[in-house]
Amino acid sequence: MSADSGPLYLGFDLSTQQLKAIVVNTDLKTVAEAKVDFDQDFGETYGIQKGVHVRDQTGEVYAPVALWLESIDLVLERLSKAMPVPMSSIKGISGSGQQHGSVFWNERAEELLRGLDPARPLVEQLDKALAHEFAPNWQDHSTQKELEAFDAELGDREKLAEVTGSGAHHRFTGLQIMRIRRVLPDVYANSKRISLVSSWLASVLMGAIAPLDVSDVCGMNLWDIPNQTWSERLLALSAGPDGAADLRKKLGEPRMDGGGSVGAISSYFVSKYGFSQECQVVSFTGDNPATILALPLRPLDAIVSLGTSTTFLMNTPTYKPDGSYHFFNHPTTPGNYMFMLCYKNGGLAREKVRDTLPTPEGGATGWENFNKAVLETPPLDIANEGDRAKIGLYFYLRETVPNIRAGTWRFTCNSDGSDLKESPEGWPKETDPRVIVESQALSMRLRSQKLVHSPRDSLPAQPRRIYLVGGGSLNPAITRVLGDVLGGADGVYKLDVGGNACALGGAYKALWALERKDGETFDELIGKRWTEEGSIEKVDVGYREGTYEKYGKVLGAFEEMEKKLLAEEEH
Ligand SMILES: Nc1ncnc2c1ncn2[C@@H]1O[C@H](COP(=O)(O)OP(=O)(O)O)[C@@H](O)[C@H]1O
Ligand SMILES: O=C(CO)[C@@H](O)[C@H](O)COP(=O)(O)O
Repeated sequence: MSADSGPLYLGFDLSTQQLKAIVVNTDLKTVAEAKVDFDQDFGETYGIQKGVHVRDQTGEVYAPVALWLESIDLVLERLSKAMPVPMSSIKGISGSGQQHGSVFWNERAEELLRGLDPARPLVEQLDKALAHEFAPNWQDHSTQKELEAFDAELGDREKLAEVTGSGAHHRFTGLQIMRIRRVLPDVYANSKRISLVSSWLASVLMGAIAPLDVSDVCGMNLWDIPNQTWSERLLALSAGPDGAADLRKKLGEPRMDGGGSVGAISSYFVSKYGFSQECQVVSFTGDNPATILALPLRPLDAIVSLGTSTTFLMNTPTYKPDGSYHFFNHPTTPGNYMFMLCYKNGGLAREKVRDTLPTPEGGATGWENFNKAVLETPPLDIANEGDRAKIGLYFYLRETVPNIRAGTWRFTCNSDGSDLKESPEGWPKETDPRVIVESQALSMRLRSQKLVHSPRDSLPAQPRRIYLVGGGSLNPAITRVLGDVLGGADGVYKLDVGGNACALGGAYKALWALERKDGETFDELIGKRWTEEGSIEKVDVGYREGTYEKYGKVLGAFEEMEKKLLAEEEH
């Protein structure tokens, strides 16, 4: 089928730094793409940096909702110019949003959404629909008090993880709502509805409040996963003893079927951009759940998303919650779960290390010196027998995995992991690039150990394939180190859409929702049409005998380093 015949599907991704859109045909081939970069396109207007405002005194991180409204109009204007065929060929839309963020709608929201006037931009109309002009961002860490209350509510952190799939995390929406109620009681009282970023974007596109999604709802510490219902106790904690029913109304009941239409597109977009009136909006999910929909992900395969955050994702039928990681409902497959590790100190922490080196002259990406340093440093910086291994933590923000304050720590140990010592005097700055990437990967390996087993023969336990997505996946030096540390018996692959995987997963979700036969699962439908050629590229062999084992020997020391720093937190 040519790119321009047959129905098309549009996927959005409203992430931290960008709003991206991608259109695919029924053969899963990309037909058009467009994006808005918040800093480049609107940085001056909104005074944001990397898509957000940061208030250091309180730990608040938040984004102006008006910026996103302007971005929706702009990305659609750009997309309509990039499309080889009329926008009316788009049959369905889905997509994703950065997880945990919330938008507070006021009592006029429903009426304003219903009556959008195509002659005026969205921002002029929907800024009046908000009870709060800002959306808390996932990097926010202003909720320590709420975090302690959530961890204690059901007994302890592990109990909370059993019920909600995660221990309490600063960014989780239940805690954020609880804090808004404490510090901005009027905002909470004036909020008629509360959306997650994903359902907020779906709401604007539908011209009506969209339900929360089956997977994204698990990022709130409010959803009882074993019973698939709101936890009344946790709602009451967030909303106050008499407020549970009211909060439940504000949030609404989530849509449990990830594959149905939630409504047709609003006439605003029909008149302004030429969408068909029949075009359906399918529930939007979180950006990480959408990422696992960007390809048919088999058990024992892992995805590492190298966006602003770094996330490690697996698709699993087993629910094994633990306070240090996350389980979410799978966005399309009932009974399956998404396992996730999420690090705040991902892309931006690597950028900070990169920026300590001289700016490369005439480099195409700006990462050339960083990459040279990574590749010229041997694993763990052990060049000769007897050299000590170097490991470290580079947190420019308070981290959650584990919950350690901002700072940089450099440690060394023997190559067998013994004799761990802090190295306050550090090492040459050219050594940091390899150590930061290795240490980020060691943390993922440490925490995903229980989910992997030997893929075949007598190979050590490790993922089968590792897929890389997000901006950092474009970097060959980072890719190499991830293969060294995490293995991957069948190799490390990069998705051709690179930074656009979540939007692509959204487009595939829309396609599946509107084309599936009765009972046909997402993996069945997408698996039949997906081809490796044109979708992924092998970028590293993955498992290297000898090297993988070297990193295995220092995993214990890595854990010990974290424990030492965690113990300091408690004093
Ligand atoms: N060539 C590169 N090498 C390493 N990192 C890169 C490269 N290109 C982009 N990045 C990183 O990708 C990040 C943005 O990734 P992206 O997936 O678009 O993020 P998000 O979805 O969070 O907005 C940037 O913060 C940057 O650190
Ligand atoms: O908080 C999380 C997941 O728990 C983040 O992964 C956000 O979902 C934002 O992702 P990016 O903007 O980095 O894509």
